[in-house]
Amino acid sequence: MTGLEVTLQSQRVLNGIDLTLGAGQIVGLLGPNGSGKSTLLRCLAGLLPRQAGHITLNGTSLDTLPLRTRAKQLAFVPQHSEVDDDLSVEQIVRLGRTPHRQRLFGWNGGDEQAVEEAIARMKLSCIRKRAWKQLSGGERQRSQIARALAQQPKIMILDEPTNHLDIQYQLELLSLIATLPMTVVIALHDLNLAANYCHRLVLLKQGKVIANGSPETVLTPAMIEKAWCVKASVQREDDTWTIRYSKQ
Ligand SMILES: Nc1ncnc2c1ncn2[C@@H]1O[C@H](COP(=O)(O)OP(=O)(O)OP(=O)(O)O)[C@@H](O)[C@H]1O
Repeated sequence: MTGLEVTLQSQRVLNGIDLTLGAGQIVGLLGPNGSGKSTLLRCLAGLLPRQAGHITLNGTSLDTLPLRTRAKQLAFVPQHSEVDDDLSVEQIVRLGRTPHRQRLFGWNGGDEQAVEEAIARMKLSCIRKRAWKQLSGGERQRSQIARALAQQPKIMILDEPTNHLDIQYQLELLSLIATLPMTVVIALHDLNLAANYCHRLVLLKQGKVIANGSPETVLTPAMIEKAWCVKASVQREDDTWTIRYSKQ
């Protein structure tokens, strides 16, 4: 992604974004509210027009990729998903197979396996028949992540996927992501999760990248104060990061 610029309703929301995603890496996207994280992820998913800049996937421009090819490569889980209220969890997860299915061929064993694995991984078996309208916030989030897993993309784009998840599911999700054979770009507000699970962090402020690198180079007390105006201490012990904030 080079020279990305996005203006929404006359407001410049992203400015001069240059990013390269390393294959297989977990890249955490950080920044205060309104810094442009969701906008950047939606651009990367090809869902938002940009005023300038190029996004390429393995050397091919995102704009020239046929939609089906793009959908095989990229899965996006937005912050808020709109779903037909009557769809069941299982039906939502099955939607992830749409780009892989051929018009003349039915549902095959590979589709079934991908769906079953995704349901099992997100621990949805007990509620697989339940309708979207009957799900809690966390169950909805896990269903959408399972749909993205069933898609078996090369790049998974997750916009604050830990919203609504209790602490057990947050840790399980990040641990699961660490095992996935794909590139993951994930917007997070929890700096401890970001430091402990991401290979690389990109810090946005007012639509610009102000830091980009390993957790140790991005999550310094000085950088945390610059981005969020909060004083913090950062410790690393036995490969575990702990970030604590001072009371305001
Ligand atoms: N459709 C829109 N029209 C106009 N402005 C928008 C639109 N969508 C987002 N913005 C503005 O763009 C800026 C970036 O928004 P974005 O949602 O990308 O931030 P974010 O970093 O994801 O925030 P948060 O942490 O609160 O989710 C904000 O100032 C927001 O008000």
